[in-house]
Amino acid sequence: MDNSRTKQQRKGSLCLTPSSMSRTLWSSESPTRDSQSSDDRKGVNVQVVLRCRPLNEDEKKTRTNQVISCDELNQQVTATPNNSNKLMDRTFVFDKVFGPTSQQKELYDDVVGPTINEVLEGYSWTIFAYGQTGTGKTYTMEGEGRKEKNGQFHKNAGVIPRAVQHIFDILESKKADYSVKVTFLELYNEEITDLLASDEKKRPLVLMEDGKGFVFVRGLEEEIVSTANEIYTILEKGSSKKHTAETLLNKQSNRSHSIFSITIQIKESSSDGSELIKCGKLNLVDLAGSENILRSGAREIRAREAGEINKSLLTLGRVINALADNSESKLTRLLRDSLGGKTKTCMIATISPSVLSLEETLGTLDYAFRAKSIKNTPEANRKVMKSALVIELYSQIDRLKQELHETRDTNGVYVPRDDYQSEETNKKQLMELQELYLYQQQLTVDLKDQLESTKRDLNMTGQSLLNLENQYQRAKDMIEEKENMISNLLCSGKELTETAIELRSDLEGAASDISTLFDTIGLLIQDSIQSSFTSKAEAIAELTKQMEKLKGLYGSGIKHLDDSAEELYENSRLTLRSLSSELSTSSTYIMNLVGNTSSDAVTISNGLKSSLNYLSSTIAAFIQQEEENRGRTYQTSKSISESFLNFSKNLNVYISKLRLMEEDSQTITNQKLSAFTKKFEEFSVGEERLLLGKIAELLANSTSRKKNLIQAAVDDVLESNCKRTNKINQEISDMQSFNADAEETLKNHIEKTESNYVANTAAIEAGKGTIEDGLQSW
Ligand SMILES: Nc1ncnc2c1ncn2[C@@H]1O[C@H](COP(=O)(O)OP(=O)(O)OP(=O)(O)O)[C@@H](O)[C@H]1O
Repeated sequence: MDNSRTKQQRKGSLCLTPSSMSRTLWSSESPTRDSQSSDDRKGVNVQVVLRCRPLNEDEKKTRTNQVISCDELNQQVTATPNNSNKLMDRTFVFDKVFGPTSQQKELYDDVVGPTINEVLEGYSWTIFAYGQTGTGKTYTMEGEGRKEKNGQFHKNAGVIPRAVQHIFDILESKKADYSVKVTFLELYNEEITDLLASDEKKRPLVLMEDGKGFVFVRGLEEEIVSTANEIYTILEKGSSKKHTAETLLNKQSNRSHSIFSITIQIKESSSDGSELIKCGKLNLVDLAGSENILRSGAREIRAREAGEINKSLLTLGRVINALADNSESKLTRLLRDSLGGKTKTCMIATISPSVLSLEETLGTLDYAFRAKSIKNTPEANRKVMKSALVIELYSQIDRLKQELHETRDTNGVYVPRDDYQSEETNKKQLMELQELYLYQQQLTVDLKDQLESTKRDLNMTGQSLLNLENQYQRAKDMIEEKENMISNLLCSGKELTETAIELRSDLEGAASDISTLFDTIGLLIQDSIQSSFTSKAEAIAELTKQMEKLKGLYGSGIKHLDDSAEELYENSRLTLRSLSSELSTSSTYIMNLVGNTSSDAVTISNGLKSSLNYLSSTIAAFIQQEEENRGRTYQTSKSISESFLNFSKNLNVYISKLRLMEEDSQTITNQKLSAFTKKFEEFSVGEERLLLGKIAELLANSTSRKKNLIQAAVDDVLESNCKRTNKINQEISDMQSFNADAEETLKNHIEKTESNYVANTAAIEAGKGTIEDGLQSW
């Protein structure tokens, strides 16, 4: 075929006009024998690929936890529902796994690229994306971004544009005679619409089945694509018509399923000279989100949509499970051939790594994992050119007839009666011919199919019988093995229970021993602390008593001193008074004597006068000195009294400080003891539980831990006691040294007073002596 021709020329040259019927008829052709490999005849499993998207911006902002880890090397995906319990992890193995950092190109090259060659060989491939809303189904299938100016794909371009480009690249390099057609349909609320039809032609399409169970959409427009670049326009045109809505999980969420199909017909000459048409097809399906209604935030109409989506997915799920129940949903019917039919199928399951989507993710993983076991028996569509041409001819007639009916019905075009009648006769004849041909063809095909299917059934029955026998044998072996295991387990379980009971009673005994030990230790500690407190309180009381005694002693000493000073003063006063009276008596006597001896009177009087003057000055000096001594004694006594009062005050402060310290230390000790008791109780409860749940080895560890704890507590109490005792000793020694200082000062004062007293007495004695001398000299 010449690819430079226009679309219309293309339509005409091969008679491969866009028609839904044509696909049905193509499909009804049986494949040529050599086109099917033995693997294909045995059946190939649906390939399941898992893709996990990265966290989106919102999830990154809210620091959402990731619970999915992808092992691309081993093709495993692990869901970790609970970080603390690894036993809850669930691991799934798939044909391929693509983690959050995977690129669009990688996925295409690994998964879709290899299918293109098979499509060009005449096989049908269906690739569908399945997963919760917002997990990247549309991103994977259609992608984002337009093609770059240099012809390169945008890095976010998805499977569809890459597949079309790939197909054209191969066809161009082979210089093949080909035609590429695409259809794009949407299934919304169980209603099929053509996403490529113009708005005026837009109406719900009917899903039909031909006599052999092949499904086709009547009236679906096929767009002929001559260059890969056209695909962007087609995609944009179709995508813009899709039913989308904003949900909590995706701003532009597809509420519908969409199927983008590419049909490639390649004309080839076979070895016997006849011409062959290879007709391959690639269906790219983007399913609606599989999430539940409430999570997606869907309300009212959205809820109804979600119900419909789930109905489709539910029935699809049933197909996957039972490969039956194929009449309920249009989606199921559309995909029937892809799930257990003649089409090769690949499922791309998309998931989110977020903890918030965990439930849906696990659902998707389960569903995808189950899909792995579905088997297809692919067949290539290769037809002999002649029959192909005839079929196309009939399909064209069919299309023309349909168009004619539609034109008459809708636009009312006038056709002359004769023309109409002859057209009708022609049509009738053609119909008859067509029916005859189809009937014969049908017969042959049916017979061939029957033969093939009987052979297949026979093979399969034989195989299933063998499998069943093997399974039976395996099941028997397994049952025996399990019975042995169970009896072994029962025996060891019994032994374990006995050991556990023994251990438990041991542990209980040990626990009660430990608690008795702790009680005893607690009592001992309390007793020792109590007795130490009592002895200290007694010591303090004794100390206080002694201090009081000392105080009394010092008081009486001072009083005694004061009394002696007073007595001294009184004695001095009395001495002076007697001295004065003696003096006045002497004076009188002298005056009398003077009167008698008048002659000597003047001389004696003068001598006496001078003696008297001397005596009175001596007495005055003595009195002054005595007064000074008395003042000094008074000052000394006063300072002694003051310092003793200060000492007494300080002593009282020290005593009250000591009392406070004792009380504080008692409170701290009490608090420590109660904290220790509480801690110990909590620890014991926890430990007891732990110990009861574990075995004897743990008991030994626990006991040693408890011993250490007790030791630490005892050490702690002893240490704090020791510290307190040291402190008290320090205070007592400070007090003793202060007391010694005070004693020293007092001693000095007494000595000083004594020396003063001695000096005073000596001075008095000297004064007395002088007076006596004076008197004697008289
Ligand atoms: N693998 C990925 N790498 C980067 N971004 C991704 C990936 N998968 C999805 N996204 C982003 O996540 C958002 C949602 O993706 P998308 O619309 O394809 O989800 P969906 O599964 O089709 O949702 P719905 O079912 O609601 O239509 C988009 O903004 C898309 O760009």
